Amino acid sequence: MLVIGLMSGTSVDGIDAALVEISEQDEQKLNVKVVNFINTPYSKKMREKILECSDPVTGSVDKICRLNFELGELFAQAAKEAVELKNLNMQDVNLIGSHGQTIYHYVSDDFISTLQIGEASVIAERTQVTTVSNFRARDIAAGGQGAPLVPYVDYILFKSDDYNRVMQNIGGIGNFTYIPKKSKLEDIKGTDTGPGNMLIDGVVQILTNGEQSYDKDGKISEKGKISETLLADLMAHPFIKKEPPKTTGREVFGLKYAKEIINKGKSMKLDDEDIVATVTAFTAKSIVYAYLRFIGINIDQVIISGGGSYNPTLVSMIIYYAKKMIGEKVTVVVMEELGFSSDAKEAVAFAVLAYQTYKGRKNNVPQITGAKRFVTLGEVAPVDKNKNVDKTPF
Ligand SMILES: Nc1ncnc2c1ncn2[C@@H]1O[C@H](COP(=O)(O)OP(=O)(O)OP(=O)(O)O)[C@@H](O)[C@H]1O
Ligand SMILES: CC(=O)N[C@H]1[C@@H]2OC[C@@H](O2)[C@@H](O)[C@@H]1O[C@H](C)C(=O)O
Repeated sequence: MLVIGLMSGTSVDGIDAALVEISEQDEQKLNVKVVNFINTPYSKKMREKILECSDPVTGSVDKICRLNFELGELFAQAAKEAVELKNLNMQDVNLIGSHGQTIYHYVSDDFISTLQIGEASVIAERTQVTTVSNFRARDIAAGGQGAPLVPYVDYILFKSDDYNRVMQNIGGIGNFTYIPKKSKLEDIKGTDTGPGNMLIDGVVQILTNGEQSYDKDGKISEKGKISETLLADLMAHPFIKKEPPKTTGREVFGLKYAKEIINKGKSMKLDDEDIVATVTAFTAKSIVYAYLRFIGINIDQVIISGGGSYNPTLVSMIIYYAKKMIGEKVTVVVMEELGFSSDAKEAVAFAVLAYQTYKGRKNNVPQITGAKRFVTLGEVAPVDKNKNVDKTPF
């Protein structure tokens, strides 16, 4: 069955669309072949609009209301391009899974809510393909934090008989899935680890007055020297100390925190490169620290995906901390080394989650999100056509 996964992450850099062919042996043994993957960057104006709507000070109901429909159009466009560039027809596609754009993720001790926008009805109408969206809400309704959701897919795609694996995604936020060898779904662990690229992007953006939006190929951090004093201060952040289930986002590691770090760095007379290097080290160390605390040292392999895998300074710092804190035996590789695109993983994941929803299966991982039970995630914008839907439960 042909499924499209659509993802736009917390980095707000653009829309990822993956066209995948899914077949199955059983519920937990899926064969997933990536037919096409495209990334459509947001225009500068669209990125600004999304960031404006994500900030309680600058966002407003009218702007968010409009943006929900505008993003629906952009997601539909991305889905169409992923199909047309392969000379296929939208009619050949059975299903779309759309994560949407996270605008706000609110987690406090007494209330949890989250908002992903990009109207699924618009996607279904423009593409004439049944579209599953709003995956996180059901997990929250069942007592969870609605994230991370990719661990379910990591388990299905990357479980191994031979290795205790950590699947580490480094998008705007970092998050891992730990899959012990020969494990059951109930045995896996996972959590958000803290900042992924978000803080690096934030400090680079501020220090270059908006000329650069990220530390391309880690060139800035490569030149800097890590301040151990500032690093220790950053590692004392309350999110890093917290026990899982825990999730985070731009609300905690956004531009406001990046500005605070720069001010601290400047007061310590650090150069710009040193500040970027220290924030990169914070990202790497908080990731490995989460393994040590929440998994222990029984790890053979760490497989890195997401945009952070393209930052060699960040990856080499993760290797350094992993060897030091977990042990010399651990190998750290980037996803591409397994023949799988680092960029495509999350979009593929939402295609797989939508597929399982379409089959009426439960697809959250309660011990990771904190939900009280297994549930079927998502809401469906159905398309009334018989030509390509085999026994749809909707
Ligand atoms: N060549 C590169 N050098 C350094 N960093 C890079 C490079 N390419 C991508 N990145 C980083 O990756 C980020 C985008 O990552 P990705 O697309 O995985 O995030 P996302 O999907 O928005 O996040 P999330 O997983 O949090 O939802 C960019 O903002 C940038 O910081
Ligand atoms: C609320 C939200 O959008 N959370 C994202 C974010 O980006 C990474 C991390 O924080 C993860 O928890 C989640 O996304 C991935 C796709 C997930 O649910 O697994």
